[in-house]
Amino acid sequence: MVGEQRKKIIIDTDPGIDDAMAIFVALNSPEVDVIGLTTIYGNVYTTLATLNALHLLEVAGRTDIPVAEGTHKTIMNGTKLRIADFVHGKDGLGNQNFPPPKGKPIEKSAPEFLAEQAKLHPGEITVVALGPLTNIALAIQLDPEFSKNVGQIVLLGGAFAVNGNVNPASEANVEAADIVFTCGADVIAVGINVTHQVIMTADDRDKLAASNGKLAKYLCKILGVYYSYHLDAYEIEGVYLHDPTTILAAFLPSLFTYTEGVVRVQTNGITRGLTLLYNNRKRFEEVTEWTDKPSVKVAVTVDAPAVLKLIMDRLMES
Ligand SMILES: O=c1[nH]cnc2c1ncn2[C@@H]1O[C@H](CO)[C@@H](O)[C@H]1O
Repeated sequence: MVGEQRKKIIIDTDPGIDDAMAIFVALNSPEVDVIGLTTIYGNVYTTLATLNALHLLEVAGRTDIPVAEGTHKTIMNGTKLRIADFVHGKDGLGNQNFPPPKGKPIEKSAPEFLAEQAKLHPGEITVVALGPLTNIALAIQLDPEFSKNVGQIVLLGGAFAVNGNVNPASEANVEAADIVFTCGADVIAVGINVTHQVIMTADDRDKLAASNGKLAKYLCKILGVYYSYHLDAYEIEGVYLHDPTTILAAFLPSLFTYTEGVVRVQTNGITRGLTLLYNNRKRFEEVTEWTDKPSVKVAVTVDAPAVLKLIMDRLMES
């Protein structure tokens, strides 16, 4: 596939073991051209997310791709962050303590880079957001044209009609999500109701390890912590492929089915973080918080065997 036909994507990421897998899948997919990584706290603090993003690009031999560092604070300027190092290890990459990367992030911040690239290539950039959505919300606030300029935002976020993974209400990425869901851009949300269907088993990991794929072998080194966490928290002998599944939605959307509607996010109280889709089936008498807000697409089903096979194949070809 020649350069021009590839979809330009920017991955907003908090690497993260499944983030590493998603980045590698994207780098090995002829359908897309990864034009930048932006970093955010979530699985690790933002500073470490930036180091890990640079490290992963060095592992993949793609130091030509710029990394823009994101915010260190929540959208409400909070500094008390919830960091999921218990899922990914203290270093975010399976406690391997890799040497620090040689590369440096670019001068521009993540929201500046996102707004700049969307303006430079109107309608052409797909932002794939794999972590908390603060950088995307900041880009929306920084540039009122961003929602119009960006081609599509494909985000991993929400737990539509299933329990969250932070608590029964909330999935891990939805802080700042209300701003993104209601910004008017073309948004596709892939929630854990979908990503929990895509499971890489221990056998699949053995296949990766036995392959000649350089990146597949690297991932097998870091996956141990992620498997232990899933055994502990969910009692499954496999791992959920949240981020790699979401990456595929950005360029192979037909692997999923979708519904459409207005999504709002509860921002306080015991159900803080709850994502609620209004399916447009009833005209309410009252004006509600969903009235006159733009609709987004929400993934409902996934062809899980096909998604798993694609992820495996692309990693083993690496
Ligand atoms: O139990 C968890 N708590 C917090 N974050 C998690 C957990 N499991 C996975 N992730 C991370 O959050 C995103 C999916 O919600 C994924 O990016 C995953 O790396």
